[in-house]
Amino acid sequence: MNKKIPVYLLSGFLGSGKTTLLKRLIQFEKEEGRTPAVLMNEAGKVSIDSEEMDKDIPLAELLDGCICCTIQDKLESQLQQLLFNGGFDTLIIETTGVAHPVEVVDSVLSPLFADKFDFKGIITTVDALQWEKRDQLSIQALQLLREQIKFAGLILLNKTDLISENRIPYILNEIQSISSSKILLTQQAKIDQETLKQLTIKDQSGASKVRVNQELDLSVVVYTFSNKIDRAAFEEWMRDQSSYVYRMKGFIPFKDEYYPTLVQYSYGMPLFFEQDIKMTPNFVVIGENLDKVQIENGLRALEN
Ligand SMILES: Nc1nc2c(ncn2[C@@H]2O[C@H](COP(=O)(O)OP(=O)(O)OP(=O)(O)O)[C@@H](O)[C@H]2O)c(=O)[nH]1
Repeated sequence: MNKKIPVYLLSGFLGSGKTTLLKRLIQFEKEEGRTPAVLMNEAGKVSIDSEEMDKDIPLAELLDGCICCTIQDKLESQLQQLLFNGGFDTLIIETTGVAHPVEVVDSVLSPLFADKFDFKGIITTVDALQWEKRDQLSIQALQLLREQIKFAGLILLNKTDLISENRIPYILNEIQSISSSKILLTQQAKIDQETLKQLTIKDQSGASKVRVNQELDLSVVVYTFSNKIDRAAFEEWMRDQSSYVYRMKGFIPFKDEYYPTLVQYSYGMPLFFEQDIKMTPNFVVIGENLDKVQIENGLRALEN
């Protein structure tokens, strides 16, 4: 009989560290001589994270939507396709930061895959700084954040470098009131393989099924730059964005750089990473109640 393929599901709000964790899990798998496959989806038509992935791992992507609602059928067919192509020992699914993890679990546990997949559980990353500022989120976004914690079999309280140490016991208390699962304090989603083995599966009943674009009025703007832009003007534009912009990421063609620079922004914190290969200059902005036209015009103005 064929051995079932272990499946890990990575959940967590926008920008909380899922991709950072994904890269670690891929590393673990490789160290054990196993080949991981990755299924990623992004709330936008272009994928920024997958461009950063190694080219030698099987990768399936679901773009333009969220695994949890609009394209659940597509998720099942992607899973079937991955199985058909084969060549991997473990599957890691990274959901979008606005996916309800339980809905994704439903697909993985579908009878279609009962003899193929061994579901290991959900790992949720929580951005410690965002948790502290969670009163700035809409009620729906906050509910989703809580559910991502509630159904996790392992919780990483990540980005602890961004908060004061004496706040940690309070935050742990707050999270423990939502979930009894193990909570790890992490920076850059640093965990070890042993901890991963403690991952458990939580009872999935009672999920509220907050759905993107139904209760959560989330919008995504994807912009492709045609010209190089001034870095200072771009930084100023970023600072001017409303607090309802949760996440921005993409490759920005700055005038002072040869190749587009990777920009990662979550909750008021921009980070810049110079690249040594040319990436397509796509930029994704995710938030609630965004004025898409204004954002596009603002970005276009930077090109002139
Ligand atoms: N300061 C700090 N930054 C971190 C930490 N972990 C991750 N980051 C950074 O936070 C940003 C977002 O991390 P990602 O791993 O891309 O987050 P994500 O959850 O995959 O984001 P989405 O896919 O947009 O939902 C990146 O720039 C990371 O380098 C941490 O512990 N501390």
